[in-house]
Amino acid sequence: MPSRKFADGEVVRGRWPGSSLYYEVEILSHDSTSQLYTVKYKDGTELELKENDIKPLTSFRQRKGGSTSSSPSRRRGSRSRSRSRSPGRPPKSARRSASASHQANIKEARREVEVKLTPLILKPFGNSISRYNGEPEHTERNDIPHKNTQEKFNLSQESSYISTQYSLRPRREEVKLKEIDSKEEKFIAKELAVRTFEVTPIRAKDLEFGGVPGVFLIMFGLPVFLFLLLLMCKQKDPSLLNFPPPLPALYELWETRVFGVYLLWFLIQVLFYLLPIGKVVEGTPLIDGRRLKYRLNGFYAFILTSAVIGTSLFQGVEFHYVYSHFLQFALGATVFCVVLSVYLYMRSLKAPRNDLSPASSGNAVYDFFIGRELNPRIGTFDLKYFCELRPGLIGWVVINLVMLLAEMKIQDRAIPSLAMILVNSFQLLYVVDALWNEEALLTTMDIIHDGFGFMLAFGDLVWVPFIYSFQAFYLVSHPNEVSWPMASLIIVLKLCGYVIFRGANSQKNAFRKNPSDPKLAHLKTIHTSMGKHLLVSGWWGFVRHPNYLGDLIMALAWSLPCGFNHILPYFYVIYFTMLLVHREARDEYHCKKKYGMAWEKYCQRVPYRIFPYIY
Ligand SMILES: NC(=O)C1=CN([C@@H]2O[C@H](COP(=O)(O)OP(=O)(O)OC[C@H]3O[C@@H](n4cnc5c(N)ncnc54)[C@H](OP(=O)(O)O)[C@@H]3O)[C@@H](O)[C@H]2O)C=CC1
Ligand SMILES: CC(C)=CCC[C@@H](C)[C@H]1CC=C2C3=C(CC[C@@]21C)[C@@]1(C)CC[C@H](O)C(C)(C)[C@@H]1CC3
Repeated sequence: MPSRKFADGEVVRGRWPGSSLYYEVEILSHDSTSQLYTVKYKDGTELELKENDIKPLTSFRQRKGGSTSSSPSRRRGSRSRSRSRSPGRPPKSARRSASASHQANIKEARREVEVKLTPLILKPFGNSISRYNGEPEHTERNDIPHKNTQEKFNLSQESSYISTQYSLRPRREEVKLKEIDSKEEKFIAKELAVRTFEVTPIRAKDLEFGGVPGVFLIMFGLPVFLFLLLLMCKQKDPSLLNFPPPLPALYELWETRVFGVYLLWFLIQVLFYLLPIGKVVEGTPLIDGRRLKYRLNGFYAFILTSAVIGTSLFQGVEFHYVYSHFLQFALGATVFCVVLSVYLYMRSLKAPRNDLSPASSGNAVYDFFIGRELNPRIGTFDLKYFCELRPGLIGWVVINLVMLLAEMKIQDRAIPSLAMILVNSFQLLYVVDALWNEEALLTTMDIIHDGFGFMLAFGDLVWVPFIYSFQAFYLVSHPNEVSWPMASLIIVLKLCGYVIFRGANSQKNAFRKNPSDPKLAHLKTIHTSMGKHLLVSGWWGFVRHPNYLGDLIMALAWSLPCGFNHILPYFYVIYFTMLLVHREARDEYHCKKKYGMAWEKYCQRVPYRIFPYIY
């Protein structure tokens, strides 16, 4: 077994990727297979480094003392030292006075290379997830980052010297700087992207959703909870104080015919997805710089589905079958999702490393849940992208329609209740909006960060259609008369929520697509050392997740038509608040990692996360 040179907990110097600078790091662990050390920099950044990129502290002390090291950085250092009148070079006395370790290091860097900084420009829509960034250059600019802007390396600021987004080079090479810049930026971007991805597997303490026990509980708990909720809702008095009805035996719930109908539905959606209609767009850059292509035809799929449903209704197809076998459909979808998740996990074992999701951890249970592969595809068929918007989301609207028809049948109504109309039209607007703005999905956490595993498969294919249609399901057996004034208030609430949700999402998407869009010129931004900017005015200056706020207001408007007799129809609002608060925390964690100080500055400027003056 190969031996390791450095022990856990040892404080050494680690080379910062892409540069010849060494910083004080602590050894956290060592992987004997890959022969990589996980190290922690003083700012908290964790990376994996090769043994060659790590030096004992003593070797630096020696060098400072004037030993003749033959390391490349040292050689460069000697050359730059010869230019004694360099303005960037500190006086000798200052150099000698350095005592704190990183100060010494800064001075070392000053002696070694007199550097120029070139902000690394990343394409808009960059999704390179786990890159660390330090201090923003400056704030409140409305322009896109300037290419080739050269700045003096300000070594007095602790965080600036570790910014990965700057390329460091000796001054003597200044002549060809511009030429080199573009090549080097591309190279470093790629290098860093690959390196940081390769080098930052999530360690046990970083696992989200409560780690392995948490995801285990979610995977078993959610399906059970789903059936309990549906059974409770079917009761005459769906009070929480009533004992939940016992779960029926599996054989009572399983119906092969139902499963067949479900498969047929799924295949029809696959067919619509494959139709060569609609624009093809590129997704955000992947870790290796590739951009996947996506066809935007979700809205067409919705129109075609509506035509199929309309024709079937006209032909007398009995849609009540879906209502009377609702639990069986839910079980069919759950079984399908489990099979799909197993398939996804198995195929991910053969996936190249670059195709793995940054959320994956190496733990089988956790990865089965969060998804190992980021964008599993069969040819050009993108499984995650397809499942996120098609069978479940469009299925939700169809189920709502089924509930509307069931209400009319069961309650013997000539027309649906106002409450049912409100719920149906609100949620129809939400789904149509998602399909109309399909491209925006490409920048969501689900597509960029999370893999495709049980979580999204279950969320997309079971949770969305069978839980998000809960209000309509509730109204079938628990009618609620809504007065027109009350309906008007609810409509106003829904519209307020929608304006915030759509306004925020569109503003961010437009900005990420084209940061110099003249329509956004009035907005203030913070520049980050990633090269990207963060909006600090407009919707994104109101709270840090205005889109979540809008979504939650809409969720409340979907529940209000069910009245106040029971808490059950408000389950969606409660669950959704928990989901978005947790999601916000996850996003915050990733943004902090990505944008470092710039993100902290943004948090100071916009202190509330979702609810103004509350949270
Ligand atoms: N109905 C449902 O069940 C669910 C709905 N949703 C909805 O999906 C939508 C997308 O949500 P989600 O993917 O979680 O997150 P967001 O769309 O809010 O995206 C978060 C990302 O936006 C960027 N960002 C954050 N702050 C700023 C800023 N100030 N200026 C510019 N860019 C910023 C960052 O990425 P970067 O800088 O890299 O671009 C960040 O990672 C939301 O509307 C949400 O409500 C979400 C989950 C469930
Ligand atoms: C633990 C558990 C139950 C997880 C499942 C979460 C999923 C239900 C949600 C995760 C992100 C989602 C999004 C939408 C639906 C719900 C899930 C899948 C979304 C498609 C709804 C419509 C929006 O306009 C949207 C496209 C922005 C949104 C994207 C995220």
